[in-house]
Amino acid sequence: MVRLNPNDRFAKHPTPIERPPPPPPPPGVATGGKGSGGGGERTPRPASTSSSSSLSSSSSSSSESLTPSTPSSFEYEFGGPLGAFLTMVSLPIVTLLLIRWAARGRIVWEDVDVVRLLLASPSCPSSRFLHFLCPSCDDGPLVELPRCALVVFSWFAFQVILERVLPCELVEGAPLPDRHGGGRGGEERRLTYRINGHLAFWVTLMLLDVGWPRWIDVVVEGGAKAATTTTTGRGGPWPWPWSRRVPLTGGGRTTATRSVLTLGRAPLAWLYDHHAMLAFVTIAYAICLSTYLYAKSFALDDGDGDGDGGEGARRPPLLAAGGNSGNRVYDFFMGRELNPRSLGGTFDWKEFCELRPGLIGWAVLNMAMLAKQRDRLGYVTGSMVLVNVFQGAYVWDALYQERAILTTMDITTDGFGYMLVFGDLAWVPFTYSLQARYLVDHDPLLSLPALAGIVAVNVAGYLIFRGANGQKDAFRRDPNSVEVSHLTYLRTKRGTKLLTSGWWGLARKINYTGDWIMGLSWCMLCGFDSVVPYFYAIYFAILLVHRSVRDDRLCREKYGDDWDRYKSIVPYRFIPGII
Ligand SMILES: NC(=O)C1=CN([C@@H]2O[C@H](COP(=O)(O)OP(=O)(O)OC[C@H]3O[C@@H](n4cnc5c(N)ncnc54)[C@H](OP(=O)(O)O)[C@@H]3O)[C@@H](O)[C@H]2O)C=CC1
Ligand SMILES: CC(C)=CCC[C@@H](C)[C@H]1CC=C2C3=C(CC[C@@]21C)[C@@]1(C)CC[C@H](O)C(C)(C)[C@@H]1CC3
Repeated sequence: MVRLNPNDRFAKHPTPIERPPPPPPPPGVATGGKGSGGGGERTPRPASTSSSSSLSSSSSSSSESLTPSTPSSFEYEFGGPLGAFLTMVSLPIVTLLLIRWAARGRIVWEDVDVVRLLLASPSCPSSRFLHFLCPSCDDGPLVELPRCALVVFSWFAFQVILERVLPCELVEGAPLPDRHGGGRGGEERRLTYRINGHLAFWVTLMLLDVGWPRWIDVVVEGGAKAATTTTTGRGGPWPWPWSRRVPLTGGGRTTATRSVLTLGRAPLAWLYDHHAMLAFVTIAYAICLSTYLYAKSFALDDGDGDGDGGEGARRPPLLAAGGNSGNRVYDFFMGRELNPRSLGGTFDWKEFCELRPGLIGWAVLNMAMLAKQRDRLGYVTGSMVLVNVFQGAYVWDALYQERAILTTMDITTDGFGYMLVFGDLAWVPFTYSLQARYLVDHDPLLSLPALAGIVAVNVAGYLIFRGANGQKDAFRRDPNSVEVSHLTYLRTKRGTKLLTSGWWGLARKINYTGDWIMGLSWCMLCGFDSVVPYFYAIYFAILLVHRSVRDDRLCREKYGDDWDRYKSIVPYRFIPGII
């Protein structure tokens, strides 16, 4: 394991470019071996005067609001406590309904009635509701529910184990925003992250494709051995305790059998059969995790933002400015603690959840839909292959660029509350995989020219998305590098530069435009018979517009008048010359 300075040529861009290189890590701290993690170390630095003004420019991001005391005035987002409450209640329902409607291929309003049953008795769902979740479950929903709970738990635990044991790079994130509120003597501090998501992605795929364990009964007859088909009963090839062994018979007499553990392809189609029920239990876990994190945000640690409860004086943890209103519902939704951590401060809940279980889970669900379609039809359609390739590439890209996430709004600014926990763990895998779910039963069998056109749309979207994000990454890393040295920029009073040509000269959020175009191409693979697969394009447009407004506000706070100047140079937000 190596510790990377994000300023070096391999790192993406967690460190603003104008900072001096960090001091070398103290001996023994940098390696962070297995388990010891190193992810919780902080690197104290002298405060940078160039950025200090930006951290105290608004009431909602002031240093005071990073302490647990309730701020006197608070700027609510998302419609305040009522909006937060309604969003919390409605999003799980929308998730379950969307899965149901993708399975049916259209919106069926009567399904809303069944969801009312859940609201009537959320802690003990009725059997009618459980049937709604899993109409074709083999063993009845009351057996399948704990089974799904175990599968989701195992998936999460498996991803945690990979994060812990795989080799990683240790990369520092952006400076913590607590220099005045909680920092030690005005020092600038950063958290260290274990970056090994890309490896975890490939290990997971390998396991599912060739490394899935299952028992094969080998028949031993007259000294000869012959492998039979697996005989693990209705649990099928699942190596779980509920699998049943069935004695083999051959030629009228019972033969001796010996169980052998083999490796093969995971029975992914099982995920299709239990899609809604898996979503249901994931939502339940997301609620539990949000509750734990909310409670944890009141516990004292050493107040240095790494959540390790470590060596310093016992103080409240570093809180997110936007999740510290004093209203419990709102704060639960937004997330109080900025960087909740466990395992001695080495395990970062937010970074982990944002990229691992949900995002990789999305790719795996897509593969499950492909497997199911192959089982059903005996072949796989062009749309199904393309949706797997496009979305798989999107997930891969996110994990390959893992350290780029360290400077996103989610990591640097937002707390880790219900919104992100639910979004990361349940919303992303189960609603982003709806196109593949839809295609299993409602594939429009698009013509080759139609598929080629959609490939072109996806490639165009990807080139814009990757081009713009890559250009900004390269520029933030080293503005003199050959890739970006020809670009013009605006030097701000804060010290950082803003690109005014290349992709970023076309529109201020051109990366969002590319991302949305890609998303549209995924929906188009489902044809035009139903609006259900287009849910993603509609939702994503709303999310990106809202996010661009939030980022615009944050940049106005960071850059002041310079941001207005930048906006006059690059007047368009999404589409050059239009919006
Ligand atoms: N699939 C999904 O569900 C989602 C995908 N995304 C994707 O994630 C990606 C990252 O999104 P996000 O983090 O929101 O936003 P951006 O990548 O656009 O980052 C915004 C930040 O970039 C910097 N910046 C803005 N303009 C310039 C410029 N002209 N030159 C240099 N730096 C500039 C500013 O920070 P500073 O100056 O401090 O560096 C600003 O705060 C996007 O491509 C988005 O589409 C996002 C949300 C959900
Ligand atoms: C409706 C609801 C619950 C919204 C919560 C929002 C989250 C779903 C999204 C907020 C930011 C996200 C990002 C990604 C996924 C969706 C969420 C979690 C992301 C990981 C997707 C892949 C990209 O390449 C990305 C890494 C840039 C991106 C980061 C932001």
